[in-house]
Amino acid sequence: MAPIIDRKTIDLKPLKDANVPVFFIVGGPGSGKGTQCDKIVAKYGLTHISSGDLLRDEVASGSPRGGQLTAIMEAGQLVPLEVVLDLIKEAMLKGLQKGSKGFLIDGYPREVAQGEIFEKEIQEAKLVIFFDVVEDTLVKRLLHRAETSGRADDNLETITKRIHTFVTATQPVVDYYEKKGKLYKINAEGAVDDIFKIVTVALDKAFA
Ligand SMILES: Nc1ncnc2c1ncn2[C@@H]1O[C@H](COP(=O)(O)OP(=O)(O)O)[C@@H](O)[C@H]1O
Ligand SMILES: Nc1ncnc2c1ncn2[C@H]1C[C@H](O)[C@@H](COP(=O)(O)OP(=O)(O)O)O1
Ligand SMILES: [Mg+2]
Repeated sequence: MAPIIDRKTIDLKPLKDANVPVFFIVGGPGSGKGTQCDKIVAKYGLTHISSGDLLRDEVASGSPRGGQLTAIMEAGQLVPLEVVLDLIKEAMLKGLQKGSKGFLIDGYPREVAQGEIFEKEIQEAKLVIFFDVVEDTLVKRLLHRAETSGRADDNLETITKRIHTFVTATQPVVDYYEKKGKLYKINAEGAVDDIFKIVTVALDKAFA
């Protein structure tokens, strides 16, 4: 079997030189990260990079690595950090070539080590936006999304595992950035547009 970690040398100089703002978007599965990112893109023109979408594209490509990723994602676990980071670097470089003014990194970091390596190898995040939603709401939203998403991980068994992964691996990310004074925590139980209003307060301040 081909190794899952097949690292390429990626020249990050253009990214470092551009030094455009990076926002990490975190929250449990179903917390509304993708929904809010779409609205942010429409209003602020930032480039949306979803780690989950990048991984699903890799799976859809039919590569040997994609096959290994499917098994990990269907088990609700995190894929190896290097795989995600390389995909994100490539997507950021592509975005920059298209004139990106900044990046929304959605679904990353999902563990503290991911945040540390990103900030060491690429650049520091300007702000970390955290969508806070209780587990019951996450499950309800994801079961609803399952009706149309076609996602292999939108089923009750995998949802339960993903929430467990969030609590054990990603909640420490939230605490880590809170201690650094970089966290913007939003209660994301309400209506999409009401949540977005709060998002705009954070982003307007970041760009002021
Ligand atoms: N504020 C909200 N209220 C109700 N449903 C929402 C809200 N935000 C998102 N959803 C729905 O919940 C599901 C998960 O949202 P999504 O944006 O895909 O979350 P994530 O990317 O964090 O997993 C989707 O079906 C979406 O339409
Ligand atoms: N940063 C990351 N590190 C490791 N695995 C990741 C990852 N981002 C996504 N994955 C894997 C594990 C996730 O359960 C799966 C789906 O991610 P996602 O699309 O971001 O989910 P959601 O938007 O529902 O929160 O992909
Ligand atoms: Mg998403």
